[in-house]
Amino acid sequence: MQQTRHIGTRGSPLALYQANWAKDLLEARDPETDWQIKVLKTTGDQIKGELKDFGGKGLFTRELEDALLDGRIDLAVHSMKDVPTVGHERLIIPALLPREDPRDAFISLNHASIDELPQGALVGSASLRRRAQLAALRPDIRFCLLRGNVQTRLRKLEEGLCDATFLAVAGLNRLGQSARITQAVPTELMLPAPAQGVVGIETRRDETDLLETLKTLNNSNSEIAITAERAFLRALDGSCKTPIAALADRAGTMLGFRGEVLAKDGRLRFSCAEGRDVTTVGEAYDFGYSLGDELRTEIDGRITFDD
Ligand SMILES: NCc1[nH]cc(CCC(=O)O)c1CC(=O)O
Repeated sequence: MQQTRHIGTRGSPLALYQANWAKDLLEARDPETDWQIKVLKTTGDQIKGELKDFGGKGLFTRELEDALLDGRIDLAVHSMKDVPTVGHERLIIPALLPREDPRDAFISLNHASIDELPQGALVGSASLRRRAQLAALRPDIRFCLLRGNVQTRLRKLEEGLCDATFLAVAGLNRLGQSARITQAVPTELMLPAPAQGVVGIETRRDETDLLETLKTLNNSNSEIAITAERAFLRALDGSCKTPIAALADRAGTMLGFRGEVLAKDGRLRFSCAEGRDVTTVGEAYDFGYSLGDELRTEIDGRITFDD
Protein backbone atom coordinates (compact mmCIF):
# COMPACT_ATOMS: atom_id res chain seq x y z
CA MET A 1 0.00 0.00 0.00
CA GLN A 2 1.18 3.50 -0.82
CA GLN A 3 2.29 5.52 2.21
CA THR A 4 1.31 9.16 2.64
CA ARG A 5 3.77 11.61 4.22
CA HIS A 6 2.79 15.15 5.16
CA ILE A 7 5.19 18.03 4.56
CA GLY A 8 4.34 20.90 6.90
CA THR A 9 4.93 24.50 5.92
CA ARG A 10 3.90 28.07 6.65
CA GLY A 11 1.46 29.55 4.19
CA SER A 12 3.51 32.45 2.80
CA PRO A 13 4.38 32.26 -0.91
CA LEU A 14 8.08 31.83 -0.07
CA ALA A 15 7.39 29.06 2.44
CA LEU A 16 5.12 27.32 -0.08
CA TYR A 17 7.75 27.62 -2.78
CA GLN A 18 10.34 26.06 -0.50
CA ALA A 19 7.99 23.28 0.58
CA ASN A 20 7.26 22.46 -3.05
CA TRP A 21 10.97 22.41 -3.79
CA ALA A 22 11.44 19.89 -0.94
CA LYS A 23 8.45 17.89 -2.25
CA ASP A 24 9.96 17.70 -5.77
CA LEU A 25 13.29 16.50 -4.37
CA LEU A 26 11.57 13.89 -2.19
CA GLU A 27 9.41 12.66 -5.07
CA ALA A 28 12.51 12.22 -7.21
CA ARG A 29 14.21 10.20 -4.44
CA ASP A 30 11.15 8.19 -3.45
CA PRO A 31 8.30 8.14 -6.02
CA GLU A 32 6.55 5.29 -4.14
CA THR A 33 5.51 7.59 -1.31
CA ASP A 34 2.60 10.02 -1.62
CA TRP A 35 4.17 13.35 -0.51
CA GLN A 36 1.53 15.89 0.52
CA ILE A 37 1.89 19.52 1.52
CA LYS A 38 0.05 20.67 4.64
CA VAL A 39 -0.12 24.39 5.44
CA LEU A 40 -0.02 25.51 9.08
CA LYS A 41 -0.24 28.97 10.63
CA THR A 42 2.64 30.06 12.86
CA THR A 43 2.65 32.78 15.51
CA GLY A 44 5.23 34.74 13.53
CA ASP A 45 2.86 35.01 10.56
CA GLN A 46 0.22 36.75 12.66
CA ILE A 47 2.33 39.45 14.30
CA LYS A 48 2.05 43.03 13.11
CA GLY A 49 4.57 44.75 15.39
CA GLU A 50 8.17 44.05 16.32
CA LEU A 51 9.01 40.35 16.52
CA LYS A 52 11.23 40.78 19.56
CA ASP A 53 8.20 41.92 21.60
CA PHE A 54 6.73 38.46 21.22
CA GLY A 55 9.49 36.45 22.82
CA GLY A 56 11.61 36.01 19.70
CA LYS A 57 12.69 32.42 19.50
CA GLY A 58 10.95 29.99 17.22
CA LEU A 59 8.03 32.19 16.23
CA PHE A 60 7.98 30.85 12.69
CA THR A 61 8.91 27.28 13.54
CA ARG A 62 7.31 26.27 16.86
CA GLU A 63 3.91 25.40 15.42
CA LEU A 64 5.54 23.21 12.76
CA GLU A 65 7.62 21.45 15.42
CA ASP A 66 4.53 20.86 17.58
CA ALA A 67 2.83 19.35 14.53
CA LEU A 68 5.85 17.08 13.95
CA LEU A 69 5.80 15.95 17.58
CA ASP A 70 2.08 15.11 17.60
CA GLY A 71 2.19 13.45 14.17
CA ARG A 72 0.04 15.94 12.20
CA ILE A 73 2.99 16.24 9.83
CA ASP A 74 6.04 14.06 9.13
CA LEU A 75 8.40 16.69 7.74
CA ALA A 76 8.77 20.42 8.24
CA VAL A 77 10.43 22.75 5.77
CA HIS A 78 12.13 25.80 7.31
CA SER A 79 14.18 28.83 6.34
CA MET A 80 17.10 27.97 8.58
CA LYS A 81 17.57 31.57 9.62
CA ASP A 82 14.24 31.33 11.48
CA VAL A 83 15.15 28.10 13.32
CA PRO A 84 16.34 28.42 16.96
CA THR A 85 19.85 27.11 17.61
CA VAL A 86 18.66 24.69 20.29
CA GLY A 87 16.26 22.11 18.90
CA HIS A 88 13.83 19.62 20.42
CA GLU A 89 15.45 16.36 21.55
CA ARG A 90 13.04 14.23 19.49
CA LEU A 91 13.57 16.22 16.28
CA ILE A 92 16.42 16.46 13.79
CA ILE A 93 17.23 18.40 10.61
CA PRO A 94 19.05 15.85 8.42
CA ALA A 95 18.71 17.75 5.11
CA LEU A 96 20.17 21.20 4.44
CA LEU A 97 19.56 22.17 0.84
CA PRO A 98 22.07 24.03 -1.37
CA ARG A 99 22.44 27.64 -0.31
CA GLU A 100 20.94 30.47 -2.34
CA ASP A 101 22.71 33.86 -2.45
CA PRO A 102 23.08 34.79 1.25
CA ARG A 103 23.20 38.56 0.70
CA ASP A 104 20.61 41.14 1.67
CA ALA A 105 18.83 43.04 -1.08
CA PHE A 106 18.41 46.81 -0.91
CA ILE A 107 15.12 47.69 -2.58
CA SER A 108 14.11 51.20 -3.51
CA LEU A 109 12.09 52.78 -6.29
CA ASN A 110 14.04 56.05 -6.44
CA HIS A 111 17.52 55.42 -5.04
CA ALA A 112 20.08 53.14 -6.68
CA SER A 113 22.03 52.05 -3.59
CA ILE A 114 22.42 52.57 0.16
CA ASP A 115 25.03 55.26 -0.60
CA GLU A 116 22.53 57.20 -2.66
CA LEU A 117 19.82 57.36 -0.02
CA PRO A 118 19.20 61.04 0.79
CA GLN A 119 19.89 62.46 4.27
CA GLY A 120 17.24 61.36 6.76
CA ALA A 121 15.64 58.82 4.41
CA LEU A 122 13.00 56.50 5.87
CA VAL A 123 13.82 52.78 5.71
CA GLY A 124 11.18 50.15 6.44
CA SER A 125 12.53 47.14 8.30
CA ALA A 126 11.52 45.12 11.33
CA SER A 127 14.90 43.38 11.44
CA LEU A 128 17.07 44.43 14.39
CA ARG A 129 20.18 43.32 12.53
CA ARG A 130 19.49 45.28 9.35
CA ARG A 131 18.50 48.37 11.33
CA ALA A 132 21.66 48.28 13.48
CA GLN A 133 23.93 47.65 10.49
CA LEU A 134 22.38 50.46 8.51
CA ALA A 135 22.50 52.82 11.49
CA ALA A 136 26.23 52.02 11.79
CA LEU A 137 26.75 52.94 8.13
CA ARG A 138 24.32 55.83 8.00
CA PRO A 139 23.42 57.37 11.39
CA ASP A 140 21.08 59.84 9.66
CA ILE A 141 18.64 57.17 8.45
CA ARG A 142 15.22 56.89 10.13
CA PHE A 143 13.31 53.62 10.46
CA CYS A 144 9.75 52.41 10.38
CA LEU A 145 8.28 48.94 10.73
CA LEU A 146 7.51 47.14 7.52
CA ARG A 147 6.26 43.63 8.02
CA GLY A 148 4.37 40.96 6.15
CA ASN A 149 5.48 38.56 3.48
CA VAL A 150 7.71 39.54 0.58
CA GLN A 151 4.82 40.60 -1.70
CA THR A 152 3.17 42.70 1.01
CA ARG A 153 6.39 44.55 1.75
CA LEU A 154 7.04 45.30 -1.90
CA ARG A 155 3.50 46.65 -2.24
CA LYS A 156 3.92 48.90 0.82
CA LEU A 157 7.12 50.26 -0.71
CA GLU A 158 5.25 51.08 -3.92
CA GLU A 159 2.56 52.83 -1.89
CA GLY A 160 5.28 55.17 -0.64
CA LEU A 161 5.31 54.10 3.04
CA CYS A 162 9.11 54.39 3.02
CA ASP A 163 12.06 55.21 0.74
CA ALA A 164 13.65 51.76 0.84
CA THR A 165 13.55 48.34 2.43
CA PHE A 166 15.68 45.22 2.72
CA LEU A 167 14.84 41.61 1.97
CA ALA A 168 16.97 38.50 1.61
CA VAL A 169 18.17 38.06 -1.99
CA ALA A 170 17.46 34.33 -1.54
CA GLY A 171 13.74 34.81 -1.02
CA LEU A 172 13.41 37.18 -3.96
CA ASN A 173 15.33 34.85 -6.27
CA ARG A 174 13.20 31.88 -5.24
CA LEU A 175 10.00 33.81 -5.85
CA GLY A 176 11.17 34.88 -9.31
CA GLN A 177 11.39 38.48 -8.09
CA SER A 178 15.10 39.05 -8.75
CA ALA A 179 14.21 42.04 -10.95
CA ARG A 180 12.99 43.83 -7.82
CA ILE A 181 16.48 43.89 -6.31
CA THR A 182 17.90 47.40 -6.56
CA GLN A 183 21.29 46.46 -5.05
CA ALA A 184 22.56 43.13 -3.77
CA VAL A 185 24.38 44.55 -0.79
CA PRO A 186 28.03 43.43 -0.56
CA THR A 187 28.57 41.32 2.58
CA GLU A 188 31.41 43.68 3.54
CA LEU A 189 28.73 46.36 3.95
CA MET A 190 25.99 44.22 5.47
CA LEU A 191 26.83 40.80 6.86
CA PRO A 192 23.80 38.46 6.57
CA ALA A 193 21.91 36.70 9.35
CA PRO A 194 23.31 33.31 10.36
CA ALA A 195 21.98 30.65 7.93
CA GLN A 196 20.34 33.17 5.59
CA GLY A 197 19.58 31.55 2.23
CA VAL A 198 19.50 27.94 3.49
CA VAL A 199 16.39 25.74 3.62
CA GLY A 200 16.30 22.76 5.99
CA ILE A 201 13.98 19.78 6.32
CA GLU A 202 13.17 18.58 9.83
CA THR A 203 11.71 15.26 10.94
CA ARG A 204 11.36 13.00 13.99
CA ARG A 205 14.59 11.30 15.10
CA ASP A 206 12.95 7.86 15.16
CA GLU A 207 11.81 7.96 11.50
CA THR A 208 14.54 5.66 10.19
CA ASP A 209 13.25 5.49 6.61
CA LEU A 210 12.68 9.23 6.30
CA LEU A 211 16.12 9.91 7.74
CA GLU A 212 17.72 7.74 5.05
CA THR A 213 15.90 9.62 2.28
CA LEU A 214 16.58 13.05 3.80
CA LYS A 215 20.30 12.39 4.24
CA THR A 216 20.62 11.92 0.48
CA LEU A 217 19.33 15.49 0.02
CA ASN A 218 21.85 17.05 2.39
CA ASN A 219 24.35 19.50 0.92
CA SER A 220 27.58 19.32 2.89
CA ASN A 221 28.76 22.86 2.02
CA SER A 222 25.47 24.26 3.33
CA GLU A 223 25.72 22.10 6.42
CA ILE A 224 29.32 23.01 7.27
CA ALA A 225 28.73 26.73 6.72
CA ILE A 226 25.51 27.10 8.68
CA THR A 227 26.71 24.82 11.47
CA ALA A 228 29.55 27.28 12.09
CA GLU A 229 27.22 30.30 11.78
CA ARG A 230 24.60 28.87 14.11
CA ALA A 231 27.22 27.76 16.65
CA PHE A 232 28.53 31.34 16.67
CA LEU A 233 24.98 32.57 17.30
CA ARG A 234 24.45 30.00 20.02
CA ALA A 235 27.65 30.98 21.83
CA LEU A 236 26.52 34.59 21.89
CA ASP A 237 22.79 34.57 22.36
CA GLY A 238 19.62 32.76 21.61
CA SER A 239 17.11 35.48 22.28
CA CYS A 240 16.83 37.13 18.83
CA LYS A 241 17.06 40.45 20.69
CA THR A 242 20.63 41.30 19.80
CA PRO A 243 21.74 42.10 16.26
CA ILE A 244 24.05 39.24 15.26
CA ALA A 245 25.36 38.45 11.79
CA ALA A 246 27.57 35.65 10.48
CA LEU A 247 28.69 34.22 7.18
CA ALA A 248 30.90 31.20 6.56
CA ASP A 249 32.17 30.28 3.15
CA ARG A 250 33.83 27.04 2.21
CA ALA A 251 36.60 26.80 -0.37
CA GLY A 252 38.02 23.30 -0.49
CA THR A 253 38.63 22.42 3.16
CA MET A 254 39.18 26.06 4.16
CA LEU A 255 36.26 27.61 5.98
CA GLY A 256 36.33 31.41 6.00
CA PHE A 257 34.20 32.93 8.74
CA ARG A 258 33.06 36.46 9.50
CA GLY A 259 30.79 37.37 12.37
CA GLU A 260 29.60 40.50 14.14
CA VAL A 261 27.50 41.74 17.05
CA LEU A 262 26.11 45.26 17.15
CA ALA A 263 24.40 47.49 19.63
CA LYS A 264 20.83 48.14 18.49
CA ASP A 265 21.62 51.74 17.58
CA GLY A 266 24.65 50.63 15.56
CA ARG A 267 27.06 52.71 17.65
CA LEU A 268 29.01 49.71 18.89
CA ARG A 269 30.17 46.91 16.65
CA PHE A 270 32.34 43.89 17.48
CA SER A 271 33.50 41.66 14.66
CA CYS A 272 35.74 38.75 13.85
CA ALA A 273 37.14 37.20 10.68
CA GLU A 274 39.12 33.99 10.54
CA GLY A 275 39.84 31.01 8.33
CA ARG A 276 40.36 27.45 9.47
CA ASP A 277 40.84 24.05 7.92
CA VAL A 278 37.51 22.32 8.54
CA THR A 279 36.49 18.90 7.26
CA THR A 280 33.76 17.72 9.63
CA VAL A 281 30.52 19.19 10.96
CA GLY A 282 31.89 18.88 14.50
CA GLU A 283 34.92 20.98 13.58
CA ALA A 284 32.66 23.57 11.96
CA TYR A 285 30.60 23.75 15.17
CA ASP A 286 33.69 24.14 17.38
CA PHE A 287 35.11 26.82 15.06
CA GLY A 288 31.93 28.94 15.10
CA TYR A 289 31.32 28.41 18.80
CA SER A 290 34.85 29.40 19.82
CA LEU A 291 34.68 32.56 17.70
CA GLY A 292 31.37 33.49 19.33
CA ASP A 293 32.79 32.77 22.77
CA GLU A 294 35.86 34.94 22.13
CA LEU A 295 33.69 37.77 20.88
CA ARG A 296 31.49 37.55 23.96
CA THR A 297 34.57 37.95 26.16
CA GLU A 298 35.69 40.91 24.08
CA ILE A 299 32.24 42.55 24.32
CA ASP A 300 32.43 42.15 28.11
CA GLY A 301 28.96 43.47 28.86
CA ARG A 302 29.19 46.50 26.58
CA ILE A 303 26.31 45.11 24.52
CA THR A 304 23.43 43.45 26.35
CA PHE A 305 21.94 40.22 25.13
CA ASP A 306 18.62 40.10 26.85
CA ASP A 307 16.75 43.38 27.18
N1 LIG B 1 12.41 36.18 8.79
C1 LIG B 1 11.71 35.92 7.56
C2 LIG B 1 12.56 35.27 6.54
N2 LIG B 1 13.10 34.06 6.76
C3 LIG B 1 13.86 33.72 5.66
C4 LIG B 1 13.76 34.73 4.73
C5 LIG B 1 14.41 34.78 3.42
C6 LIG B 1 14.92 33.48 2.85
C7 LIG B 1 16.17 32.95 3.47
O1 LIG B 1 16.93 33.64 4.18
O2 LIG B 1 16.45 31.77 3.22
C8 LIG B 1 12.92 35.73 5.27
C9 LIG B 1 12.51 36.99 4.65
C10 LIG B 1 13.62 37.98 4.45
O3 LIG B 1 14.47 38.19 5.34
O4 LIG B 1 13.66 38.61 3.39
